[in-house]
Amino acid sequence: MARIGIIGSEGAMGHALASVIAAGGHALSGGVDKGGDPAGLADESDVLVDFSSPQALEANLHAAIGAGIPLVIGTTGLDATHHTAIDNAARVVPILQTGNTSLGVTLLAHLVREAAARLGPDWDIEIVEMHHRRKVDAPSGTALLLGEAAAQGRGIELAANRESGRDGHTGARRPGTIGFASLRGGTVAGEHSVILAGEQERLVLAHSAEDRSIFARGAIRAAEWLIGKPARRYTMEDVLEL
Ligand SMILES: NC(=O)C1=CN([C@@H]2O[C@H](COP(=O)(O)OP(=O)(O)OC[C@H]3O[C@@H](n4cnc5c(N)ncnc54)[C@H](OP(=O)(O)O)[C@@H]3O)[C@@H](O)[C@H]2O)C=CC1
Ligand SMILES: O=C(O)C1=N[C@H](C(=O)O)C[C@H](O)C1
Repeated sequence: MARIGIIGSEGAMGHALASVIAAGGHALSGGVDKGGDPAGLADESDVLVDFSSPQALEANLHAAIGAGIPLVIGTTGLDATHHTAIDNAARVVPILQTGNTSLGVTLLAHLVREAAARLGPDWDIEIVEMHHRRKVDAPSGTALLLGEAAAQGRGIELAANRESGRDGHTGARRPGTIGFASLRGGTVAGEHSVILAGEQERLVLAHSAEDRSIFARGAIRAAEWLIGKPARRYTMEDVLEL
């Protein structure tokens, strides 16, 4: 039975993870939050699962490397420096990082990549997301993941072709860009729509999270899958063999 350690254990996702671990017959090795000791937790665990804050990333990577165990990173709001640190750590231990651990969004990303590739650059792509009022990062990790999938389908770099937060006299839409709009309010677990807008027609691919247990189930499935894998950076598409 795998011993799973949670980083961000007292948060909303930490509680959802603990429920899935208990229901699935896994072993919870413990949890840490701000000011906690991830290295100590890693020594007691077979795998770490992080849903906390980007500020925790460096210590979490050190902890996983120190104990020689895999790490699942669900925390969002990561920047380019964080991603470089993950790439470097993934040369030493297996790491799975994703903005969304759900089955539905993983398949959605696959479909978005395909749609963007087949429809071509004349179709404008806009991604709209809505989350609960507590969420601190925007666009959501999922929106960025879907934007990356669309960019891959088109064969372009998202960083150079992304637009978000339109306000005021913005001018006409820049051709070929991928747009992001973020809404916040209430208790919404996660709503994402990818709108592909062409001449006189629109294709909308969407996902609704009804409860954050879907993220917890996906994260625990990923954690189990990661144990024993060679050091590399993995995605949920690897876990689900898409
Ligand atoms: N990839 C996915 O599928 C999903 C990703 N997420 C992401 O997971 C993260 C957490 O979400 P959620 O649970 O809703 O957030 P919460 O704010 O409810 O919980 C965050 C937890 O992390 C802890 N924390 C904060 N800073 C640190 C730190 N430096 N070291 C260790 N623990 C820390 C907090 O502790 P304290 O209160 O002491 O600060 C808190 O217990 C977010 O980035 C969110 O976007 C969420 C759902 C799905
Ligand atoms: O903060 C959340 O709640 C969520 N965060 C992730 C994101 O940024 O996309 C995943 C999910 O949508 C819920």
